[in-house]
Amino acid sequence: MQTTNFSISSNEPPLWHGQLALAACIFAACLAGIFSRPVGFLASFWPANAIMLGLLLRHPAWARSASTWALALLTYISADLLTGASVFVAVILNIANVAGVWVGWLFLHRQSSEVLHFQRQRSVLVVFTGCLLASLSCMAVGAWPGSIAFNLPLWRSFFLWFSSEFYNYILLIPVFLASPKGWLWQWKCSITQRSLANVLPLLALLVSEAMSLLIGGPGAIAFIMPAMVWCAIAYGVFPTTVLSLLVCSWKAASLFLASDAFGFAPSNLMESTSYRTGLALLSLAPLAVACAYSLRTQALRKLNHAVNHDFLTGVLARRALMERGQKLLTRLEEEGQQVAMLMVDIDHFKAVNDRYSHSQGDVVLQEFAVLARDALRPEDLIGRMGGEEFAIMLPRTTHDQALLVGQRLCERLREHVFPLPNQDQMRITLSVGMHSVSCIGPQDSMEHLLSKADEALYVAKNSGRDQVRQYGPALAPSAI
Ligand SMILES: Nc1nc2c(ncn2[C@@H]2O[C@H](COP(=O)(O)OP(=O)(O)OP(=O)(O)O)[C@@H](O)[C@H]2O)c(=O)[nH]1
Repeated sequence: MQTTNFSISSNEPPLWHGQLALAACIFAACLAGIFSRPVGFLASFWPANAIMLGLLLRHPAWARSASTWALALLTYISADLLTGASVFVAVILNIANVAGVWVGWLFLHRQSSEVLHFQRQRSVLVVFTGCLLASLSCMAVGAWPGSIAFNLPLWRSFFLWFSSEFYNYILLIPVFLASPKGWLWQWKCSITQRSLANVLPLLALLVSEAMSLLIGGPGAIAFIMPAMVWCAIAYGVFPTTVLSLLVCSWKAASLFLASDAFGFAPSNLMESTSYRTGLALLSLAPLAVACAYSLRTQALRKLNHAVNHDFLTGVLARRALMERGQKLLTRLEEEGQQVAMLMVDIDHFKAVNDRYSHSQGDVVLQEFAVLARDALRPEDLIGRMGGEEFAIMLPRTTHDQALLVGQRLCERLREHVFPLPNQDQMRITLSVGMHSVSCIGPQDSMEHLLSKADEALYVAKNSGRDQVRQYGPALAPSAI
């Protein structure tokens, strides 16, 4: 199995910087957990362990040093001691906290980066298993001393430890794992257009949450599910993890605030912990949908690219060039614009293959494609028609400009040196046929323009190669 590589940049700051940042985060999270717990009772909100595990997964180098673990344990203990806990409680319960993080780390850091980044179908199951193992370990170590410290029946202590840990891990770890590399403000949302359609899933989520508050009852916990699935499809993995965290925190907090009926007080312990565990488990469904949907979108994008592009040179494949070119042509005709078509053929290419090998011929084709794309504008279309023949469509281009482009291509290839084994060099030339249309009419289809450019190319070849010829009554030489 591969190990994770989530390091933020290649020139990471020194280890102690990271350790201090980790300790500060743990300390703040411990205080948040301690101050939100009922007096004399176990905290129901304890994000410190999940935050520690999440940070270690993003910075594996920190976790590889024993001093990081020791510092983390000391930080946990000092947070408890500073807020009045006994030494027994502070030491034993925090050993349980760190033990849970350690087991979660042991399991998760061995997974490949793709799995942890939600780039595999099994990602959600793997993350679920890691969170489960971490929660069970924390429970196994902490439940018994916890039952003594807080005077709880043992089985209740088990359930409370497990549910609290599991809830925090399952909601926070995906946020850490799915969050993009680098800083949050550098994150580029895949949704670029601000349209009502993009806001609708979020609106649906708000409406369904309002309905669940209004109608209530045991089924209300799942009212948000269709809207969450919609959000998962519309927004992708990272936003889904954040939304799940917000929605579940909101639901748990509203339960906590209405504590007279259903809070995390000892009297309602089982109901509230069961509710919280259910919430955590429900959050897995939208995450699984977001993960599967984004993988499907990526696969379709790759497939689309493979179908529309020539695998060797990366330029458009013939069919894609014909389709896109025809659409562009129709638009140019409506706008009353000009267009030019170049047919480009590498000279004596067969001799390159025969003399230097087929793979050297492939290199020539690839380098020509790079060279040609550099010489063109982004709006120009270039496609491989077959073998060593390429077609280039130049929208909104005059006759003279198109000739200049053809000549520029010839010059660049003529001057380009192709290195060969044994420190030899090879030079190659190009023949170009050009046809330009100043006023596009219904007869000017892609096939028509290409056949005219091809006729001009034929003349260029027969006139000695390494030149541009334009289509015209006399198929004139193209010197400008
Ligand atoms: N290396 C390589 N060769 C290819 C590829 N596709 C076609 N060819 C070869 O390209 C050569 C084209 O030869 P010809 O059509 O005779 O053209 P030419 O030798 O350039 O001659 P002129 O065009 O008249 O200058 C053939 O030998 C094909 O086998 C490819 O993807 N890679």
